[in-house]
Amino acid sequence: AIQHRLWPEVDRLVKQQVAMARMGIGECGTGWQLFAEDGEMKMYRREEEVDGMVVDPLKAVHVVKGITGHEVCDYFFNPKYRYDWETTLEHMTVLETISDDTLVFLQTHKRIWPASQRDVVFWSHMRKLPNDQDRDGPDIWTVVNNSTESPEHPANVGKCVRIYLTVCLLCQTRVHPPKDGAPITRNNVSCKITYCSVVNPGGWAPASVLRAVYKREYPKFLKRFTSYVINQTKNKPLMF
Ligand SMILES: O=S(=O)(CCO)c1ccc(-c2ccc(C3CCCC3)c([C@@H]3C[C@@H]3c3ccccn3)c2)cc1
Repeated sequence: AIQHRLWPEVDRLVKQQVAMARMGIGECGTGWQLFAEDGEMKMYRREEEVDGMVVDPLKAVHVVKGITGHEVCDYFFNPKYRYDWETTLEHMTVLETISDDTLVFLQTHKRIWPASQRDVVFWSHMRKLPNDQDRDGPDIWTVVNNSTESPEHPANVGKCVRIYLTVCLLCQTRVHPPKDGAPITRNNVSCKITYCSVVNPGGWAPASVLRAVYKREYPKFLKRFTSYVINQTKNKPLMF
């Protein structure tokens, strides 16, 4: 395949982020606190500050019945669905289509009082990975989003403070074949979703406000996104 200008960085980040996402919370170092739980969804964060700014890493694990990892990643990656599930999004533009699995986005997010409005420029890459633990199991799918520069959209020029993020959505499909050898339906599949994110707010914002925003928005985001995928796929054929 022809390599594009971001390929070396994309390949390095994907390998690094997938390795971390696959580690159990116990192996990810110390200091992870479970801060939200809802059924199968467990959300952990670590309290971390860089230059006095809250950058709390987040790791969420969720198991959702009836959808596959390919479907979850497709609805997360594809810009045409984003306004449907990303509630804090004010505006989104695809700045560059580098390849069919690598896009560069500019997003502005709704202002969260009293912090000033934020924007972000990031590349987004979707990839299928071989399931090296279970050779004949379904493939693993991932989307990695990582902040990048855009000469046409320099940081902190307009009203928005530029944030910096690294996000990894890792999806492992599980098939529970029916006893009687019947064809696989949505009742026989589930998806283990691991969502890791580190968001640097870019400019100062009160730690208490940011932590309250993270605590409120992340559980809402993951539940809303997964419900959206369940609804969009329920009458469609399975996509592995
Ligand atoms: O997974 S993605 O790549 C999906 C593509 O959209 C992504 C996720 C989250 C963000 C994001 C951007 C800004 C902010 C804050 C920071 C200071 C003021 C605004 C937040 C805070 C964490 C809270 C938040 C969490 C989840 C969803 C939305 N809001 C998050 C951006 C992209």
